[in-house]
Amino acid sequence: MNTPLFELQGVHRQYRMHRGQARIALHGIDLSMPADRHLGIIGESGAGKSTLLRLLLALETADSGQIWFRGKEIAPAAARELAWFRREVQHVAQDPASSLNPRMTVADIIREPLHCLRIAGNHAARVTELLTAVGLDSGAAKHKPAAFSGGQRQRIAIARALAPEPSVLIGDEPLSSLDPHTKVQLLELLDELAATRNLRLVLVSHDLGVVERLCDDVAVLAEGQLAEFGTVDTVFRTPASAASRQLLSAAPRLPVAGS
Ligand SMILES: Nc1ncnc2c1ncn2[C@@H]1O[C@H](COP(=O)(O)OP(=O)(O)OP(=O)(O)O)[C@@H](O)[C@H]1O
Repeated sequence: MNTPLFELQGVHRQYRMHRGQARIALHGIDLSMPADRHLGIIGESGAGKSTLLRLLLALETADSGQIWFRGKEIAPAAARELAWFRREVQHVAQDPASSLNPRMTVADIIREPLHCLRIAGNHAARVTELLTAVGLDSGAAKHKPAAFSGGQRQRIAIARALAPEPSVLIGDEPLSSLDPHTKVQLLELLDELAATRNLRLVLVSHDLGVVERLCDDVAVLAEGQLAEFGTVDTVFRTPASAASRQLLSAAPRLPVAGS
């Protein structure tokens, strides 16, 4: 059997609140994500989705349990020790207005991970190639984020994430700040990039249409636990958990291209 993309065993994460109280964000998560499939993560607000993504990105440590990426255990560590992982797994945040530094040019933004990860090569050529890949003119390189629309800024954020040639793109609601028309365009772009660059997507989305269109499997979180995991087809058509049924009945599916 193929080594899973991510594998989690007994992952527990809690946050300290005032007066020593603890808030449990994730409780005993066991999950094995097949290496060749795109994963959607859904759940009600507060279910633990963003916490799970921060753990998958090795930005936080689980209080107990273990996480492996392609068979290698990951945990936050010195930047140098995690450089291999940062090259492989990149992140696209929800809101490019806050994730892109307004003082940097687009070229510097896209080059930043190449510098941080000490990736050699012709960075200027790479910036041009990436801008073209995300549907922007190469002239965008010299401008700052304020010169662009929300959809264009999210394209810049995707170009930055692609710079180290990752094999996995992790997105926390990467399309939710966009209007419906732009959302469909970016959804198609992600679909195309995943296919042409052999990328696996791991996406948190409240929009089940996005998960239906882009993902093969879906993990349903409820109150910090894994309520259900299965193919999108099975979970969306015949949900086995109360949490899945509730999400599916509460969320009208947005019309998305190809669905
Ligand atoms: N840094 C933090 N400090 C304290 N509590 C936190 C922190 N991050 C998350 N939590 C709590 O952990 C639980 C899970 O939060 P998380 O943000 O992972 O949920 P979510 O499913 O992503 O929610 P949403 O859809 O609203 O973004 C919530 O009760 C939240 O209040």
